[in-house]
Amino acid sequence: MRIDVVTIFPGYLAPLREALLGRAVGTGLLDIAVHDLRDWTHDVHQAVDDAPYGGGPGMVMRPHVWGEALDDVLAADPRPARLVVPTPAGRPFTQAAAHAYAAQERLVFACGRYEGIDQRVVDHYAASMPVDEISIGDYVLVGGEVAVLVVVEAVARLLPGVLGNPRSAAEDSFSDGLLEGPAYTRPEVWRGHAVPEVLRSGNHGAIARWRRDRALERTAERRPDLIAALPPDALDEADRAL
Ligand SMILES: COc1ccc(Cn2ccc3ccc(-c4cc(N)[nH]n4)cc32)cc1
Repeated sequence: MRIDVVTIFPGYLAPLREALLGRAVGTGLLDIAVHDLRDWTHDVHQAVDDAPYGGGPGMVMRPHVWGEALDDVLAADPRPARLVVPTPAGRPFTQAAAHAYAAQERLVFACGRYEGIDQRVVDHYAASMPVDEISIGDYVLVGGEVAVLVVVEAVARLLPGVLGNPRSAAEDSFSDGLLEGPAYTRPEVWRGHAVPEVLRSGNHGAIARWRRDRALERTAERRPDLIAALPPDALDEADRAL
């Protein structure tokens, strides 16, 4: 998969070169290119923003710089691409979206700043390619770069060969619609807190049941919306007895 990121703060994307993602890039599983939007400005001030039409606070990113940048970035590789634009007003980015993105040959991320990017940029490219305006949560960031780090990590870990243990991605939180239950490792007792007995019993049936019960309890307590969204046949008799 090829990933391009266009931003006025390329340094914000440095973490993509670290650890798991850095290794994925190094081994050729992932090809990441970060581009400085100001490389496509022509004025001495390298201006990328201007006052909003209709008034209002802050500044809006000008369409012509983005158009020149995205035209060049898209033309640099023949693979079909999806343009992803983080915004507080976007559709929620979910694990399902991460799986859909992991199947893409190429993702191009447009990182806005200020009050966002002139809407005509999204409208223009949406006429010729898939464009997603996405939100990573109901809180307001200062720009799109952190959202891109979140999305790229969530997507890259799903790519074959990126995670050391492929079972992890298959058994994620949300993979069965529930939150992950509690996890434990050595020592058996830590500051007076013991590991639940069942996990040391060797009884795999009881362990699976205990883990499912804890996941159901945690989900019902913290994310009742996920319980309500489960398909009718998702909960068996034992689940309902909980
Ligand atoms: C109109 O209200 C605002 C509009 C933009 C901004 C700052 N900003 C500029 C570009 C950009 C891209 C993504 C995000 C973002 C995404 C999520 N989930 N939260 N915040 C924020 C962004 C603040 C407020």
